Amino acid sequence: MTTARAQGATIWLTGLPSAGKTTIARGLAGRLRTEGHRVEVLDGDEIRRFLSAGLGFSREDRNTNVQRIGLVAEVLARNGVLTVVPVIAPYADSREAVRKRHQSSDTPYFEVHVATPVEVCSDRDVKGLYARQAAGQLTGLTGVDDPYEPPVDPDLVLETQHQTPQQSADAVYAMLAARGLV
Ligand SMILES: Nc1ncnc2c1ncn2[C@@H]1O[C@H](COP(=O)(O)OS(=O)(=O)O)[C@@H](OP(=O)(O)O)[C@H]1O
Ligand SMILES: Nc1ncnc2c1ncn2[C@@H]1O[C@H](COP(=O)(O)OP(=O)(O)O)[C@@H](O)[C@H]1O
Repeated sequence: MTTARAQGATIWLTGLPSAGKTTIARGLAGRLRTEGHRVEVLDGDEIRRFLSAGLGFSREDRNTNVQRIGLVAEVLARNGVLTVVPVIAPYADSREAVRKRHQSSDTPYFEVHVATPVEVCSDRDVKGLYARQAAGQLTGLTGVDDPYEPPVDPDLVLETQHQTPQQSADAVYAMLAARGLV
């Protein structure tokens, strides 16, 4: 006898530091868990402590990081988990490879651009990175002195400077609902 399996998906939240990726991921995941879905959040900082330990922020290292996370996300999503990924993923070709990995196993994949302007991110500066860059203590900060290639055709764009965190998380939820995943 076969058992019906829940439909998984990967929801990748891409955007600048302090754009709101982590906050939205947590809000969305909380709601999904409350509703009984299987959910994982692949937190960028935690991944960098373990799975991607030793990697830095060069283009090559960021691509390696994103491909590793993409592999884990696809495995989880293919096995019925709603997998939320709040990771910058600044390079378009790298994100495209992750999308293709999902396509090849027919696993739903959503790219959400957390499109907060850099000025707003810099004001928020949750981890003090923008201040450190301005003070000359950090170089290669995404969106300031390192590239961020905005998605050309994302599944959803969030302008968080005009939204509460709950509204942003609800917009992602609505996208999943429209696709029959929740
Ligand atoms: N130079 C530089 N540029 C960007 N981000 C930096 C940098 N140095 C450290 N950090 C912190 O590391 C987090 C980014 O890690 P990610 O794994 O999401 O980035 S990436 O996709 O590999 O580019 C990122 O987390 P978030 O702020 O949550 O985006 C930063 O806190
Ligand atoms: N609509 C919104 N969505 C997400 N975060 C928001 C929003 N409006 C304000 N914020 C605030 O912006 C900050 C985003 O920080 P964080 O989620 O850690 O960003 P990131 O993970 O992209 O670096 C938080 O302090 C959050 O409360």
